[in-house]
Amino acid sequence: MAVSGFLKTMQEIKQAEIADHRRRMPLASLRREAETLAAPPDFKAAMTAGTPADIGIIAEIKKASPSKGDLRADLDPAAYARIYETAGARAISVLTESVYFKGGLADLKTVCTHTGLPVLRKDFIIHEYQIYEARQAGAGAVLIITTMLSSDQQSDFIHLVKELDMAPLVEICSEWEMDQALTTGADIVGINNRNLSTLEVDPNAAIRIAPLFPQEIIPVAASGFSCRKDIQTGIHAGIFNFLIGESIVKSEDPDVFIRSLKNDD
Ligand SMILES: O=P(O)(O)OC[C@@H](O)[C@@H](O)c1c[nH]c2ccccc12
Repeated sequence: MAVSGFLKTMQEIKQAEIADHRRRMPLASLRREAETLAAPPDFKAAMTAGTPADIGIIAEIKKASPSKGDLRADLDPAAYARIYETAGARAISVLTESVYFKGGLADLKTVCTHTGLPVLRKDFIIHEYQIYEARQAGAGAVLIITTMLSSDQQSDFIHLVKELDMAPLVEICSEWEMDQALTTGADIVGINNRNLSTLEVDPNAAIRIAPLFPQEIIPVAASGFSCRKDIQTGIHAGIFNFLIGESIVKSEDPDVFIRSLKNDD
């Protein structure tokens, strides 16, 4: 894959991190541990439950971002997980990338032990090792970024995620990545308004691309959603699930804010 810009940096960071993690726990041991654990909460069922009248919010634990710097660096993941669940989020996304997003696998584990909702491992997946790590931490879903992977790699990762009783959220950021997502076995497709190579936001990408997918694909819109009006635009385009980080984390009262995203009044 010809990754560039931010994704290239991220690829290098991840290669070093995986090598380090593998020295501490070899893949075979991690796999054995992951395979003894009970199946996690069902992320695909959660996304299937999204309807125009009852949208699904995947609320994100995001302490910082590469484009904005610190959002809420001291955020308490356990407390936020409980607030998100009480407010009616349908799933929780946890950044496990540490350099730019200030997240970690520890945050993922904490959230998984403090919620009954399915939890997404949000990271830059380039090796199967990271998929086993997600399962071992208790995740019910793993983000798979199309831009970073060849078709063969992507198809292997999607199949492994499903085999481990998790769901792949397959992310694309443009029309020309649709084919690769569809031919590699994606059934839940995240359309990211932010291009991860340039970090630029195209506020209309998700609503433009979602209607192009076949009916059986569940679209999830991601990035830049900050009010009920944005959500309504998505609903009109046939999107009933939204992944939202920054605006929730920055809000003064995430409980009230999530409720305001879900309802018209
Ligand atoms: O904070 P926002 O604008 O609501 O966006 C959330 C989510 O879409 C974003 O965190 C994201 C989408 N895809 C990613 C891939 C890697 C890291 C982060 C992301």
